[in-house]
Amino acid sequence: MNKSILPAAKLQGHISVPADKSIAQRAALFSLLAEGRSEIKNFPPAQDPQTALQCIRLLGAEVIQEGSDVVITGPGRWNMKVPGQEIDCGNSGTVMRLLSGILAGAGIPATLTGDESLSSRPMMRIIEPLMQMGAEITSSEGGYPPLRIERNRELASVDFTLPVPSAQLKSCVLLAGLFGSNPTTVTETLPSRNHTETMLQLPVKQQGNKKIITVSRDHAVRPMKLHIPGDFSSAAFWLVAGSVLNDSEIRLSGTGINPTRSGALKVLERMGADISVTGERTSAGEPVADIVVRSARLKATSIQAEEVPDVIDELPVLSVAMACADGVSHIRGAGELRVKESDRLAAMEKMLHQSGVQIRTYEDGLTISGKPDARLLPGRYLSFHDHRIAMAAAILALKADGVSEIADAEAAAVSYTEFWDHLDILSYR
Ligand SMILES: O=C(O)C1=C[C@@H](OP(=O)(O)O)[C@@H](O)[C@H](O)C1
Ligand SMILES: C=C(OP(=O)(O)O)C(=O)O
Repeated sequence: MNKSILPAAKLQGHISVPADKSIAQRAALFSLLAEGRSEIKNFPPAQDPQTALQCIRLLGAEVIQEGSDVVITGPGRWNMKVPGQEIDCGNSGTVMRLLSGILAGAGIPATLTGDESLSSRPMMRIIEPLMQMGAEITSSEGGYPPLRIERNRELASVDFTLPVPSAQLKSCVLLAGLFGSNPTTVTETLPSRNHTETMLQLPVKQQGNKKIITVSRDHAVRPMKLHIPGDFSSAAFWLVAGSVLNDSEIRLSGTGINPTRSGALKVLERMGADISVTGERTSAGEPVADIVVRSARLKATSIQAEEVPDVIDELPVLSVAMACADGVSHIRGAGELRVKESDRLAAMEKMLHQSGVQIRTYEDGLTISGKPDARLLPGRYLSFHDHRIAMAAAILALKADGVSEIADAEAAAVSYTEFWDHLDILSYR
């Protein structure tokens, strides 16, 4: 689907962003592990979370979905069934990496496949620690999907220090460790999103700058009752759009603001954004708030490696903010963006270049010379079938002085089914 985007004079209105994809996928997978009835409210219709539901069905979970209410009856960690077919993880790195940990831990033979994008994402990072624990896994040459997990005996425990700050890798090893008799520990020095340890209520120890999480088969996984908060990563598109368009004010209710996820708030505040966060509360262990963003004149900033895990999925849209900010901005230490649903550094370079913004790419980042006072050139943008790139292009297109086109715009539905409707609701021309 090609989408034409007209420039906007301003953005105004009130929306609730869709429920958090990371939490929804975990809610599905952890309900599979918990024996009995889990009740999940506000489960999102987006493609990745729906993929997670499909996958757990194949492993013996009963899933009843009525609108956004989902009831999952899990077989429990020791009673999952061997799937009668390949498990298609679609576009979701999270599902493939977390499910691999579960299947290897349980010793359930299965083949995990994915779409074209997922099939080119690196899996060696999970294969290595799982094999070190005793799992038998084969992949395409170089460690790419499909993954074949063989039946294996009980995995050994491992003390694993994350070589990359990846919540998917952390979660994969912890989930495999849930099946072992001896404790497995995962140590991280740069904090990545903590939904797995929070939702599974795993013991966490902080030692200086090291966080150590411990897990073993003795740790109970109980059925959950959960209302999934709004997805901060989806909110980030509006935080940037509301900042860079004049006369704008957008209210976002019920958005997750977990500090391991919401680094974009700090980055935008540093850039001079006018964002207020009110009504802070907790929903199922996750901090949630209402956010209001108003137009502001943004100034350039730098994002370095230490900050990258907190803003990892927001970097495409933050680079749009940088393109509209006064001065030269830098992103470094973000090489992980090259192995997401697309090579997001290359995609942003192409997009911003087309809009007339000066941009330089490095192996691990971008340097962007902002154009705060100029309308940008309209573009014919490729999404590279990547939801975050499609949506970042849409925000950029609002600032252009003509009509832009986005190819394969349907990719947005991987995380944000209502994105194009929300864009219409909020835009004034
Ligand atoms: O654990 C998760 O839910 C995620 C972790 C991050 O990936 P990495 O673990 O590869 O950094 C993030 O980019 C992805 O969107 C979701
Ligand atoms: C990288 C992402 O997701 P995943 O790794 O789960 O495909 C994302 O949603 O931006």
